[in-house]
Amino acid sequence: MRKLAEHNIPLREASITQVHSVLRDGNPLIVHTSMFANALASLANPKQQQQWVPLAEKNRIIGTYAQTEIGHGTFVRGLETTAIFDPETKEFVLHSPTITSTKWWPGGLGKTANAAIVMAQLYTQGKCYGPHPFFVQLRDFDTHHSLPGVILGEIGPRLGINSQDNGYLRFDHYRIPRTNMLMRHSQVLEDGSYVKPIHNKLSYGTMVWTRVAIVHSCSKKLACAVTIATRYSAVRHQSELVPGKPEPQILEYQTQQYKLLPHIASVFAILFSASSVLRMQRNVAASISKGNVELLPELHILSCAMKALSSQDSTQGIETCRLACGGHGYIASSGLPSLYTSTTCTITYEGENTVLLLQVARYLIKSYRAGLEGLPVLPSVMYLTAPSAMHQSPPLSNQALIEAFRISSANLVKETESRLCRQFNLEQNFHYAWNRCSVALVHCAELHSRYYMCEKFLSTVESIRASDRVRSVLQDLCRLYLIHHITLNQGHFLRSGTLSGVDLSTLEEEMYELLAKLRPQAVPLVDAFDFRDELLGSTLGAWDGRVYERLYEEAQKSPLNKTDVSKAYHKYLQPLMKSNL
Ligand SMILES: CCCCCCC/C=C/C(=O)SCCNC(=O)CCNC(=O)[C@H](O)C(C)(C)COP(=O)(O)OP(=O)(O)OC[C@H]1O[C@@H](n2cnc3c(N)ncnc32)[C@H](O)[C@@H]1OP(=O)(O)O
Ligand SMILES: Cc1cc2nc3c(=O)[nH]c(=O)nc-3n(C[C@H](O)[C@H](O)[C@H](O)COP(=O)(O)OP(=O)(O)OC[C@H]3O[C@@H](n4cnc5c(N)ncnc54)[C@H](O)[C@@H]3O)c2cc1C
Repeated sequence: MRKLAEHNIPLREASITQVHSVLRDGNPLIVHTSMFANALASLANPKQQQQWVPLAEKNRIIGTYAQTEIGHGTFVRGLETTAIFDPETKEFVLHSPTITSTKWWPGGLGKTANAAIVMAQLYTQGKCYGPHPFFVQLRDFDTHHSLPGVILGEIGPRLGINSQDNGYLRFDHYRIPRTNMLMRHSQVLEDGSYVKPIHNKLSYGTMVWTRVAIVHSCSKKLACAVTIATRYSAVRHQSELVPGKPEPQILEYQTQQYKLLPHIASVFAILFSASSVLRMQRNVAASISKGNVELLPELHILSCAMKALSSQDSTQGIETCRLACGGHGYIASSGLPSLYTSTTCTITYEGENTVLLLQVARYLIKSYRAGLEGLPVLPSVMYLTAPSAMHQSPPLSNQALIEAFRISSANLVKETESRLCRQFNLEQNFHYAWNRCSVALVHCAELHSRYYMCEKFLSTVESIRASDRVRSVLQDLCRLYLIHHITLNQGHFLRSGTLSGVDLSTLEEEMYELLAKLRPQAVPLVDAFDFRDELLGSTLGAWDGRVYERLYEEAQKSPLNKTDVSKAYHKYLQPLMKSNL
């Protein structure tokens, strides 16, 4: 019988809530196995990897990634924790000089991790070289007690993932060996001299890697939610579609199909984009190991774009799935509330979405201006400099819709760049002008990102090796996805002139037909995600469809149902009832 992680609970006997708390609500080792492991792999030199990786793999070292401080999360260059090199002792002295420099949020930092990759402002020979990563032991490897000069704790209950002991950390002039600075890309030598990296953002590499990982994670979480809501919608009968006729499955209602099918399509859209960005991430990592950082900007921007879009789409999709299940979607045993709370944080962490989208916008404007000057631009933004004529694709064909996205995105960048120039002429300060255009800039980044995701969906479906039947369903899902996002962004296409009002009405009509056509595929599609009941952890989405029996069985596990009269009656209710006699 498989055991539930380290809680040693036979899986089938575990309550759904216990399943969620370990598998979904936030595994306290997730940062150890993801960011901490990646930081050692990508930021430590080979000698350091030999020293720490085997211990981390055996869980002798349990690490976290301690970058965010209570005063700074987004602005990495504003971090206050200091690491000052002492040439006498050849050590770095870590210190938290202010309350705002307290490390705050890192997963597992409160009570689980005994080590961390700490991002701190590196000082040597009286000069600050900016944030750099350091391997820091926090707790005694045998007793797990915090080490002298290290102050640790847990930050308290959160919206979700409460099993992840997000913690806080302060240093009181805590000394670590010089060789604890992760030295793959930059070094401080014994004499205190600083050797700079071939690109000054390589120390941000673990953030980029994690953004790419989040994209894939979001597709899986959304897949769980659409599985639960779609299976439930096939079991739940409610109301009268035709007066006097038996209550239909709620999946028969067009509004229910509209709530679910576009998000089933979104699972594939996010997944295909995740695969594409992951390939790029691996290629760029290989190039960096050969000293070539040319494509690092492309990876940075694409990881920002896809992390922002996938976290937003999956969070919104999970909430729509929860709402589509009515009251039972609000009950913990449905699995949907914990899916929502453990996904909505992906919008914030690893780079708050607005900030990442502004990074994308910065790249779009810079590339557009480079194109105007005839300078080379990188592949993902080459379209900004291409002519904006619609090629001769059949009207409203998939290719025509992708071209409509491409031209509308290029148009919006061009229009926003003009607005930025006008604002600069008024303000005579680029940064003020940038801020006064930042809402429009975020819209540019969102449309560019959606164009990328749509294009990847279509190109993947067109090239995928699959049976005719599977290909046909994927083509319908892709078509639904393209039309759905065009209808959600109608203004952009009308403004760019790529689609008319009549075109949009025609596409809407086709979308409604696609909902009806895909209705019979809804349950087979989510069954194909093949989530075991134990991992789905849902009374509404279990394979056997025994929703009502499972809801009732799960309720019996509530501690409150161990007795007919609860202790609260004798302690609170009875005195209350008697007090009025
Ligand atoms: C599925 C796994 C789940 C694991 C659980 C995860 C739990 C959560 C963990 C965390 O949250 S860890 C902490 C995450 N924190 C962040 O992500 C912070 C976000 N902020 C930043 O990344 C940076 O502050 C910034 C927003 C990118 C700005 O950086 P900076 O101020 O240094 O640069 P700018 O002045 O804006 O730009 C200058 C220049 O540098 C380029 N650039 C910026 N970042 C990168 C990068 N990572 N790689 C490559 N290039 C980068 C930027 O594009 C500019 O280029 P130019 O325009 O000048 O050419
Ligand atoms: C569940 C969870 C787990 C986490 N795990 C970790 C971890 O393991 N390790 C770690 O180091 N950190 C972790 N974090 C912290 C996380 O990385 C930060 O919360 C995140 O980077 C956002 O930073 P912030 O909280 O300072 O928000 P802020 O940056 O203060 O954001 C607040 C608002 O300010 C806006 N804003 C900020 N800068 C700009 C700008 N330049 N332009 C326009 N608007 C701006 C934002 O858009 C947002 O609306 C975690 C956070 C959460 C919620």
